[in-house]
Amino acid sequence: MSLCSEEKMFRDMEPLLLQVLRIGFYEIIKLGMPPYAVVDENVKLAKRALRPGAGNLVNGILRKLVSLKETDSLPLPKVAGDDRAQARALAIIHSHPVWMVRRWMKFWGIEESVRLMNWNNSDPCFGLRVNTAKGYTRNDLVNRLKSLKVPHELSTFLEDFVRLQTGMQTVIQAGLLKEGICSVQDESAGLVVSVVNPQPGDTIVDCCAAPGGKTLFLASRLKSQGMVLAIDVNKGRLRILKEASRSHNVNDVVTTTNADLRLYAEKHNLKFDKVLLDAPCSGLGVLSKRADLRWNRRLEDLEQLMNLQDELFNAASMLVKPGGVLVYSTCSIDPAENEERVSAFLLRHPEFVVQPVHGFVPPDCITEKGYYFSNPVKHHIDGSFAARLVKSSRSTCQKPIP
Ligand SMILES: C[S@@+](CC[C@H](N)C(=O)[O-])C[C@H]1O[C@@H](n2cnc3c(N)ncnc32)[C@H](O)[C@@H]1O
Repeated sequence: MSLCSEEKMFRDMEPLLLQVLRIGFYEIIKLGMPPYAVVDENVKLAKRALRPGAGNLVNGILRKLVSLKETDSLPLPKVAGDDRAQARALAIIHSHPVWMVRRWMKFWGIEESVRLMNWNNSDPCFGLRVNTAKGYTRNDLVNRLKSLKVPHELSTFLEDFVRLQTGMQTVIQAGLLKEGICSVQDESAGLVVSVVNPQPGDTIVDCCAAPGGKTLFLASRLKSQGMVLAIDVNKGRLRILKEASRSHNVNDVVTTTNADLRLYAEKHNLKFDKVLLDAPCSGLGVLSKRADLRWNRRLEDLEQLMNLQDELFNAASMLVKPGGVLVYSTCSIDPAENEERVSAFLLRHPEFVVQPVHGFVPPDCITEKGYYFSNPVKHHIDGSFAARLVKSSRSTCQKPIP
């Protein structure tokens, strides 16, 4: 027994009707809500949103679904056949695009890919970073969370962070973010800042800075000594960064510039101690927080992003002083945007060498080549990547930073 006589019926269905059915399916299959109440509600919804006939159709299809569930005969696809067929079945079962599943199966095999998809489909964890630049300590934040009865865990990776499984709405409503006590920041992003390892007195450029999560953390580590130049091509997002740097009390060390990094690096002969390029990427490491993203990304996007990443990498390298540090990072787990971009860069720029990130991040997050990599399945934080490169001190420096 299937759900309707013709498979193509769903393909041709008007979007609003399909949406009502999706809600009903989700409530019955995933949320396990009382089935006949769900049928009733969604029939009413279809009648009101569309017309009486639509209600009858919803009634028929959802009732069939309920009976298939009750007799344990839901038509789940079988994971069998060649790679493509297996990927197609897994993509349906775990609700991911086929191209992503195929890619992950190629890199990590079926079991790891399924674990990753389960992670992406689970409720997201959130990280909070206490704002030390405003004089708060993690204990202050923990005490506020306790008084709000928000369950939390101390981060074992970073001393300024706590992890929340639930309760974000309570934190927002209580005004902890507005008061500037803390920011929402995943530990994976915090660890990228640890790879940069900002020290008071450093001159730093954050090349793709907006909306500024990493800029603010970098700046707070400078303890009012040194500077962070935050560059971004997006004016609106940069404005958010500027306001946040004020409310987080780090505007004494943060300067913003609205520019395309490629043009900026060509035009300005400035050199910095540390350069962070947090490159625009597919975001494949943060799918648990961005439910829409998997459906908006296409395989073709990767090619375009890789070209942009290479161009920005070249531009960022021009801003590093001799002996200075260049950190390339993404919130992607895809090797093509990570290790492969670094290898290609090193071929173009022999004046840079990899400095393994031992001592900067926990040993568990360090790859064989000495890069930082957080794996959502293993570390229970977002997926991200960073490589720390050092420029030869014999490289010519045309103009020092003022
Ligand atoms: C991954 S996001 C950066 C996130 C940021 N580092 C943070 O921690 O909040 C990438 C940023 O790159 C910026 N960007 C894209 N192309 C750029 C370019 N050519 N020059 C400068 N910024 C660019 C985008 O506007 C976007 O804000």
